[in-house]
Amino acid sequence: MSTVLRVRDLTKTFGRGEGLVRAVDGVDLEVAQGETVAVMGPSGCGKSTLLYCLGGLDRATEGEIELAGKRIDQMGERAVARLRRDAVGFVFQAFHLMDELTAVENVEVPALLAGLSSRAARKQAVGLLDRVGLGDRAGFLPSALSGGQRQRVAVARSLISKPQIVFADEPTGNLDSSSAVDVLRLFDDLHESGQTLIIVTHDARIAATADRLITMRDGAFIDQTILTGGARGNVSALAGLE
Ligand SMILES: Nc1ncnc2c1ncn2[C@@H]1O[C@H](COP(=O)(O)OP(=O)(O)OP(=O)(O)O)[C@@H](O)[C@H]1O
Repeated sequence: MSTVLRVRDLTKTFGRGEGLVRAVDGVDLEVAQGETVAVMGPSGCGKSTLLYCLGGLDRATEGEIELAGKRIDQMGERAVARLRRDAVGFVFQAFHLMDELTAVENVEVPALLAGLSSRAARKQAVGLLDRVGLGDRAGFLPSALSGGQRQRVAVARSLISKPQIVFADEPTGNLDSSSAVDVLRLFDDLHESGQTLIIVTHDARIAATADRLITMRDGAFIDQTILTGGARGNVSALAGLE
């Protein structure tokens, strides 16, 4: 299987001198196309910083990152932005919807920007909203949606361009159980269609749906476990989530 993410000796520091923080400290990683990787670890161990660097949202201090076949550590800002647009999806808690657009209009924006016809974009956006349990809210403005509903709209939006690789940071963090299951089902669809998913979570039940679990501490990987026979493919059976 082809490798979609290859990382060598990635280090990200903040500050300097006495205040220097090694948020990510010499990490190596290879992720195959179609693989789902969960990253867990205590608060402050560097999970979000890792995700930001891998997805080209922040610059590494040292090390090599090859994302979708391109060395992003050697690329200029514009080229990285293009690669993000074409190959990467982000599911973060700090989602930003456009207040004046309805749910379905928000979801279709990336597809329209990518050149899809408005009819095709609408069809895909409606399908994704259905998938996250918001089919009946497509015409609502964000102000008329709950926090969890807005978050699910943002998830649908980040997946409409069918990114080759999706980075998710606590994607179910402030969702109620049944909304969380909707989002996980969507991730399951991604897995089925061969997309790659890197997911940071504090929830062991979500981590159990991955192919591989990485445990971080103090900026380093302290354990990597291949998960077999997990709950993947049967998300709705996740005990206690629904
Ligand atoms: N912009 C920044 N400036 C300075 N230090 C930072 C910055 N961003 C992160 N850090 C530090 O880097 C370390 C790793 O932070 P990070 O947010 O990656 O951890 P995390 O594992 O995602 O934590 P959590 O689970 O609480 O979200 C922390 O010590 C944090 O204080």
